[in-house]
Formats: sequence, structure tokens, C-alpha cells
Amino acid sequence: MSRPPTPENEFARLAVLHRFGILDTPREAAFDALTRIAAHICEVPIAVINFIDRDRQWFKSEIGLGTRETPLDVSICAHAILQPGLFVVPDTLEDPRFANNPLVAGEPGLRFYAGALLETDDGYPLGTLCVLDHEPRTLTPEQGEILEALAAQVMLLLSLYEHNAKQAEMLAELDRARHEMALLAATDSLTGLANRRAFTERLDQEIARLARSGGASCLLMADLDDFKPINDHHGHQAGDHALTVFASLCTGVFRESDYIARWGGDEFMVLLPDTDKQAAMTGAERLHTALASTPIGGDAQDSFSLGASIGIVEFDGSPDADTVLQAVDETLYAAKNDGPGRTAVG
Ligand SMILES: Nc1nc2c(ncn2[C@@H]2O[C@H](COP(=O)(O)OP(=O)(O)OP(=O)(O)O)[C@@H](O)[C@H]2O)c(=O)[nH]1
Repeated sequence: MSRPPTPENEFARLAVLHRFGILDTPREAAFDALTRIAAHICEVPIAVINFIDRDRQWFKSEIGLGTRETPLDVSICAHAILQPGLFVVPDTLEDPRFANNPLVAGEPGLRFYAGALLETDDGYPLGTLCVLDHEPRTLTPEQGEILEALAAQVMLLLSLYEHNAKQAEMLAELDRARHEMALLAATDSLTGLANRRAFTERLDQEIARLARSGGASCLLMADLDDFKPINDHHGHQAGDHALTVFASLCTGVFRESDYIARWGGDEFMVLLPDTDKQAAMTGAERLHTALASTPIGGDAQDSFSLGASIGIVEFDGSPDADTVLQAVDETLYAAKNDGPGRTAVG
């Protein structure tokens, strides 16, 4: 017994087979129904939907064999896919290609074989729908025709399978794109922080949460001091860089549970859930310290540091978001009036 001859265009054939994504998938009732019908119509104990892979034959469905794959060198189907039409071996022991096959000579003693091609529309034979018996025999012409018709049904199922897989892939892609778009719509493109729209939504949610659960949270608004001269003296790019550094300092200074956003220009907001004024002031102090110890820019000559004025207000679940925002804006204004680097609490 030797390895079956390799089909023409084997490389392309295998590529087509693998593209269907059918190999190593679980058993499915729709395929099992077709093997059952094939066995019943052909009056045999064994029926298999078989795909010829590189080094093995793999069974999507089988009745009467009790295995899902065998090596290629014992495959009768590997011979069946080398020729067009129905491949019938009335007595395998009489055929020199199969007489020494261990599945013929030994268990399970396969003596009869008939296989209908599973062929793609563009002519690639992927495997067979085959029926087998432990006794030598043959098929009636009608049984042969029905076996081939059932093989065509397997191919239809396979196309449907491929179509569904493609559709699922497209839906997943759409979902990813939708997710990305939602993220983009809520993100400030320069700093990667949440933007004004997303922050306002989050603030609304926080007020609603406090109205339900009670307690208080803080809103902190920071405005960079003398930012315009940075743009004027070091250039707009250096200004952009400074805004990005400020954003990452905020991310480092505040808690994971705090929500940081770029409000616009050189203004930033931080929502500190379940936090009182005292704790919010500690956060503000940490930010002032981080700013003072972080030089921005390239070489020493061109280097500068950032400062910020900060306003803090505490709120519960009773006011609306506009009222809280107006209050923090007024508090920030008071801090600005006190001079740079100050924190005011409303
Ligand atoms: N590089 C850069 N600059 C920006 C951006 N958005 C706003 N700005 C600049 O930020 C500056 C804000 O100016 P002001 O509101 O006067 O703030 P300031 O100079 O910090 O003044 P004070 O707040 O009073 O200390 C303006 O020069 C804007 O052009 C941006 O995305 N990138």
C-alpha cells in the first residue's frame, strides 16, 4: 500500500478547502442528516462526508466508522477525488490499490466503496460523500444518482457555511468600526483624553447616580497659566506637546476611578466620584507639584515649565450639570484672580 497519487493543482485545491474553514469544526445536524439519508438510500451501514486534507482525510460527518479522521495513505476517497463522477469499488479485495489497505484487510473490513465527489463550482474536488459496506456489493443506478444529488447538497451546505462565516466576519468588522467611531467621537484627538461631549455625559450620569445613592462628588477644573506665551515663544507644536504632557500628568496624578477630560483649549476637567473637597484639594496639590517638577521641551534653553490654576466644587445629586459647571467655572475664575498656580474651592 502506498500514498495515493496527489491530485492536480493540489496547492490550489488545499487553499480552497482551507478557505471553507470546515476542517476540525464540530459535528452538525444538517451534515449528519445527509449521511443518514445516504446510508439509508444505499442500504449500507457506513456513510461519510469526507474531506481530503494535506496528510489526512477528515470526516465532517460519519455513520458506522466511529472516528473523525485517518491518515491519507489508508484513504480510498483520496483515489476517488482523482477522477470525475461516481467512484465505485464493488470489492476492495479484488482491487490491487486497496487489497492491502489495513482498513480493508483488517478492521473494520471495508469491502465495498462508492464515493460521490464534493466538488466546488470551479472544479476543485474537496472530498466525497461516500458509502461503504463490510460485504462486496454495488449500487443501483438510482442509488448512485441519489448519492451524487446528496453530495451536491453537501456542497450547498458548505457554501452556506462559508457565506455565514463571511457574514459573521463582516458583522464583527462593523462592530469594531462602530466601537472605534464611538470612541473617536468621545475622544480629544490631541491628548487622547475624553472630550467635552463625553465629559458632559459622564457628569450627567454622576449627578443621576448621586441622586439615587446619596453622597457627594467633586468637580475640578484646571486652566493652564500663561499658555498663550508658550505658543507664541516656543511655537504651536511645543504648545501641543505641553497640552499632551499636562494630560498625562493628570492621568498619573488622579485615581483610575476619576474621569479626566480636555474641556477645550487649555482647560481640563476632572470628575472625582465619591470624593470630598479635602481629598480633591490633595489631588490638586499633587498636580501642582507634578507640574513644577516636570520641565517641558527639548534642550535646556528651550525648556519651560507649566503651571495651572484650579477650581474645585463639591456637588450632590440635586443640581443639574450646567449649574455645577457654572459653579466650577466661577471658582476657577477666583483662583485665576489670586495669581498663577492657585487652587480655589467653591
Ligand atoms: N498649541 C495649542 N494651543 C492651543 C490649543 N487650543 C488652544 N490653544 C491656545 O491656548 C491659548 C489660551 O489662551 P488664554 O485663554 O489666554 O490662556 P493663557 O495664555 O493660559 O492665559 P491665562 O489663562 O489667563 O493664564 C491660546 O493662545 C490658544 O491659541 C491647542 O490645541 N494647541
